[in-house]
Amino acid sequence: MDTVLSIKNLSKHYGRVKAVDDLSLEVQRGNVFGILGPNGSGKTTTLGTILNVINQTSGTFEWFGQKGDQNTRKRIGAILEHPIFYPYLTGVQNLKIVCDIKEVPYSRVEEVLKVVSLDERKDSKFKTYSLGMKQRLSIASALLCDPEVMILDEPTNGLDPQGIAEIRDLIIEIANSGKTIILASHLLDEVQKVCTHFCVLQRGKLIHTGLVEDVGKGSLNVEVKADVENLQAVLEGSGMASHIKRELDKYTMTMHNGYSAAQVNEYLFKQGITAKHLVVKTKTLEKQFLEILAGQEGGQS
Ligand SMILES: Nc1ncnc2c1ncn2[C@@H]1O[C@H](COP(=O)(O)OP(=O)(O)OP(=O)(O)O)[C@@H](O)[C@H]1O
Repeated sequence: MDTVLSIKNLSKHYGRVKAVDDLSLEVQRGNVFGILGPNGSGKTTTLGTILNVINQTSGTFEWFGQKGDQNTRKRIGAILEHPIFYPYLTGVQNLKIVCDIKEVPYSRVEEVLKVVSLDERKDSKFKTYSLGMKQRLSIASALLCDPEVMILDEPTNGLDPQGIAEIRDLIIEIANSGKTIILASHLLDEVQKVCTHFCVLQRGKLIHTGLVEDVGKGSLNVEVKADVENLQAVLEGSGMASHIKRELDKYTMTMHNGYSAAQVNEYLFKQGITAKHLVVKTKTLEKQFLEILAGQEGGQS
């Protein structure tokens, strides 16, 4: 595997606040890696640290197997906040200024404007752009250096549904062109739609990391209702569930790997019980995320 970013035991404290708390994670080349967490969980601080904008309290990180410095920084395109563009200049003019700063040939401007689908509005003044177009111009600006890695902090914040869809499609397109993407978001849906890998931060701590496609696996829920008094005990006796939750007369079994709703039905039948409700629920990332956070709350008490 080709590790692009390796973070080891990274911490950033602001007085008593542990904005980032002993964080270790790796991002491989080609990943679209989502850093998911509620507001204040340390996403922006993590990104600021790995971009050398914020000094860490302790811990280390490496880009491309090297200590992060000016040379590695050139291989990374980042949008942390809305970059400042000149309102009375056009998209092209603004990007040419960025070319001057980054020492990139002007020929790149037309190329990146095409990628972000702003070529038709390239000669309009920045102040006439919609929020979505402004964000796409930011992405174009970050693409000028043809970076290997793109870092995006809450890229769809404040956009309308169409703008959100356009930015998400663009991120996927950029990922398909071979770039590694690291994206911070508090939106589960966004991570699920765009990312291949993700981690969850809570109060600066890493509480989960994995593949987005694995999220549903091993987390089959089966809802059961039956007219039996001791249904909880009966279901526990099956050994098929890792957890059983009761809400009124409905029992939700979180199934161990390999067990199905049909097996629950068969088991109940053998116990002389007819289920009057047996429904399969696959867990979404959202539910899993909320459970992870709920579990973490419990674990810390
Ligand atoms: N410069 C600072 N001084 C003091 N505390 C800070 C500073 N920057 C961040 N924090 C605190 O560190 C914690 C993590 O903040 P951070 O902005 O990294 O979280 P986040 O997950 O990006 O949240 P958001 O999505 O709201 O920006 C928060 O409690 C925040 O108040």
